Amino acid sequence: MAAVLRRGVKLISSGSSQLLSGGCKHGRTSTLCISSSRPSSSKINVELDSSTGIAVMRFQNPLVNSLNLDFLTEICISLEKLELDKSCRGVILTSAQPKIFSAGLDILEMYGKNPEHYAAFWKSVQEIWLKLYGYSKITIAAINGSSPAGGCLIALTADYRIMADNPRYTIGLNETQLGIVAPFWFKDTMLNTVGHRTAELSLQFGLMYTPSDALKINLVDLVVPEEQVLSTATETMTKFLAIPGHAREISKSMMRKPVVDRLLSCRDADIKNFVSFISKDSIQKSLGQYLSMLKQKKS
Ligand SMILES: CC/C=C\C/C=C\C/C=C\CCC/C=C/C(=O)SCCNC(=O)CCNC(=O)[C@H](O)C(C)(C)COP(=O)(O)OP(=O)(O)OC[C@H]1O[C@@H](n2cnc3c(N)ncnc32)[C@H](O)[C@@H]1OP(=O)(O)O
Repeated sequence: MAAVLRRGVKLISSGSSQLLSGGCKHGRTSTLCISSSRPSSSKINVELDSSTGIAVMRFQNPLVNSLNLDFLTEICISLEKLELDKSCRGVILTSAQPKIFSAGLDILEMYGKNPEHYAAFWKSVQEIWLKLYGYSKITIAAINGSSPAGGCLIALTADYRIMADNPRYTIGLNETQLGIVAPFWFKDTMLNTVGHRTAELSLQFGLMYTPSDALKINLVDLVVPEEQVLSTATETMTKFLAIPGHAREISKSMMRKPVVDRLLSCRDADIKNFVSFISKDSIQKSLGQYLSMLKQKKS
């Protein structure tokens, strides 16, 4: 899987992605870069600072980082590589797209397709959540834009969330606004973060929160000026890294394993449930209307 290209340069490739160690220089720091072998088509960019062990994973799936099958797969592969890489100690998740962290699941993956497609898509959504929520290394979400539904879920899987202080950005599980339902593991992730009553109201109304409101309910841990989101995430990561790794990791697992195990015990049933739910005429109609609303918003 890994090959040494020249001194200090390691290449790990899988699918369309490559991992180059020491192949990129950013300022004075030697970095690892994961990028596609066809850079123009790469949906993420990862830089690993070998001096600190901190990787920054930037989502760059135009226009709005919506989570389609390819994008989810690419994120998963990169996370797996970083998890196996002993020089990586923590991952900061952020966006390279302006104003958007992630628009959530790509609605087009859930609209007008066949059951096989829905099943494959949902499996990849499960996969990314299982990978991130059960991730052994430290993860911090540097939320530099709006983050509805699946985007919020990605942020919720992190050990710490830092959001840009811009009232135009919102975050939350807004599924009911689309006429769909956040599945139990989305719900559990939210509940474990904000508590039962807040999660109950939040899920039923499909509430989206401004950064200051998200901070009030502990949906995010910190709100900072936009230009400081990444530097604050790096500082916070350093604090996490100061804790003995095995103790932190076991504590994280202790908190999260029951929820992870719950999905693991019924993955196939959960996929069946999703396929049957999303294939319903009434649900397809709701999604169609929501998509039209998104288009009309522009005109
Ligand atoms: C018994 C049952 C029990 C349990 C249930 C069982 C199973 C579960 C079932 C279902 C669960 C599904 C869970 C779903 C999770 C999701 O994540 S759904 C997606 C939710 N996302 C949203 O609602 C976001 C919608 N988008 C926006 O609000 C805005 O676009 C934005 C704030 C992200 C960005 O705003 P702008 O910058 O103004 O950009 P535009 O609005 O112009 O968008 C640009 C372009 O992108 C398209 N788009 C936006 N979001 C999405 C998306 N999520 N998917 C696909 N496409 C998206 C938008 O239409 C524009 O397209 P064009 O007009 O340029 O073609």
